[in-house]
Amino acid sequence: MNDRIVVGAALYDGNRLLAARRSAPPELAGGWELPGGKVEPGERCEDALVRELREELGVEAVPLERVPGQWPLPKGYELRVWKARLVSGEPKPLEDHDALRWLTPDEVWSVDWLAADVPAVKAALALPGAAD
Ligand SMILES: Nc1nc2c([nH]c(=O)n2[C@H]2C[C@H](O)[C@@H](COP(=O)(O)OP(=O)(O)OP(=O)(O)O)O2)c(=O)[nH]1
Repeated sequence: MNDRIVVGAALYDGNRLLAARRSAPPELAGGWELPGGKVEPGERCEDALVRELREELGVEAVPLERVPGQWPLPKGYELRVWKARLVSGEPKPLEDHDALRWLTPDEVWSVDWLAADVPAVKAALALPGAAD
């Protein structure tokens, strides 16, 4: 059972990492996160990631390796992150977000990441060849 797992994508375009600003719920609105969402019962994490990126951003992406670690979220959820590659489409904030930014390495810490995402983004950036 993939109970209470949220999957996030460290999606790169060259060396730029995609960050998405939440528009809801009110307590998270304005915070930046790795795009993704909740894994449904019986769903594989990687499949959930592909589905969420399609729904939220309108893009096709493929999960690559898992970023080591897992990070607690409110309400007993846990965040897991995969490095992912954009296959087609230009990301748009279709659902849950009101802004997207491709962050260069110099800009990564210029946005106000949600609390759980700070260690997750650090771990993603620490992967060897993070942006290859
Ligand atoms: N997707 C995502 N959610 C995150 C991150 N960091 C973080 O605190 N969260 C929180 C926000 C939400 O409370 C929860 C994910 O819910 P969601 O609203 O994105 O998931 P979903 O699209 O499946 O939502 P739902 O409408 O089915 O409930 O985890 C992150 O990096 N990515």
